[in-house]
Amino acid sequence: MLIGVPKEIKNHEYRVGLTPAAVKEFTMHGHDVLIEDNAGLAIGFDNDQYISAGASIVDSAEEIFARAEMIVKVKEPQPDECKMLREGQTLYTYLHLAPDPKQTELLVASGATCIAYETVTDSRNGLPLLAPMSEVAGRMSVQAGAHYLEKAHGGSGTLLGGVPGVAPGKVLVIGGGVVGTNAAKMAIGMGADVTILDRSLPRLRELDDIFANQIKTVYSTIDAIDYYSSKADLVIGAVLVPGAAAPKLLTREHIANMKEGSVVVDVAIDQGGCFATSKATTHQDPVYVVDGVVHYCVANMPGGVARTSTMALNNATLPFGLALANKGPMQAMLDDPHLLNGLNVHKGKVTYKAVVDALGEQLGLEYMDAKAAIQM
Ligand SMILES: NC(=O)C1=CN([C@@H]2O[C@H](COP(=O)(O)OP(=O)(O)OC[C@H]3O[C@@H](n4cnc5c(N)ncnc54)[C@H](O)[C@@H]3O)[C@@H](O)[C@H]2O)C=CC1
Ligand SMILES: CC(=O)C(=O)O
Ligand SMILES: [Mg+2]
Repeated sequence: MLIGVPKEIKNHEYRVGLTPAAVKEFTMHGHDVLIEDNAGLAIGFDNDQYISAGASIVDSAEEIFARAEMIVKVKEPQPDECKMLREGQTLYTYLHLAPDPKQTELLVASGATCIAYETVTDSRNGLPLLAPMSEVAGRMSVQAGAHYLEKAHGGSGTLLGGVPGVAPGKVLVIGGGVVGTNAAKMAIGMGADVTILDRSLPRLRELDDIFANQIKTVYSTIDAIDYYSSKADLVIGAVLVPGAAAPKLLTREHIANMKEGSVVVDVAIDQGGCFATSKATTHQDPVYVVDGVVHYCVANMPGGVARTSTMALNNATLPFGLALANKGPMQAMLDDPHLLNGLNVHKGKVTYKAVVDALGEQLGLEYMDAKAAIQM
């Protein structure tokens, strides 16, 4: 198969779809790989390393999209990229369609086969291609929160760890999955006072087993959110209903009731955000203030530590990517229901139910079962 990797074009996005090590795996399996000129240079993967791994360097994204049978990326395709996709071509990347009607329309119009990393599943009810970036974003969320709690960055001037004689800052994590667990690890490491809310009791039990008395676990009710958000110095939004738009758990009133100079980090912003006042920001301009509360809502947080993130992402995407290339996308998806769960759009049909639930009425979309779609 001919695989193409364009340079990422989202704001301050330096990750790249394939590392040189991953390229070597593809070329050793007999595939050809095209890499856009300097696609990985910013994170220390130069053209020579890709050439040594067996890739060819190509001057433009246009040429990659025109020639490749499968496009491997990191972020959702930007409008100019969507317009270059075509029927018969496979796109393998993050999509996050439910909160993004424009991209959904463009992918439907393209006719391409679009597999979303974030909805591929595994046998333990996990999301194996989202997990590595959730680990990164969860760990970064506390780092970002601590930074913006500093006075000079708009915060209340609170040190999360406190010092002997002064109580630590209070961190509220809403959603105790991969992001939430990794946020908790960092916050505990800094010495903060950590509370995790989740609406899954089994998950709260697991968290209690992992962290014991280093955290408080609380069942996620409106009351709990009212109480803990009003006391918090830092709130981290880490909920997910797979593929769907995030539920708005903090209202405008919650934000107004928070302490002046507290910070909210809405990691779930890539699914539309779980705070009513959230709007996506960029690494270049990451924060804004509502009712005295600093909001950090960067939709591609792992892009900030692009080298670590690219390697972590490739560890997870490689086995599925190889299956897509070795067997051909349709056979690979027929053979593996977990990979099939990643299919969101195929030949103009939306094949992921939560996307149709979010956008069907607005865009006039009808849901089609993924297996039926690839067999049509
Ligand atoms: N902004 C960014 O750069 C990044 C964002 N993300 C996003 O972070 C979010 C979380 O991802 P993961 O931790 O991997 O998901 P996950 O599926 O591991 O965890 C989500 C947790 O939220 C809980 N939950 C769902 N509804 C809830 C509610 N109403 N109240 C309390 N808890 C609730 C679930 O029970 C689950 O434990 C996703 O939207 C993901 O796309 C992930 C990586 C990077
Ligand atoms: C998960 C995601 O969207 C990201 O890593 O940018
Ligand atoms: Mg206030």
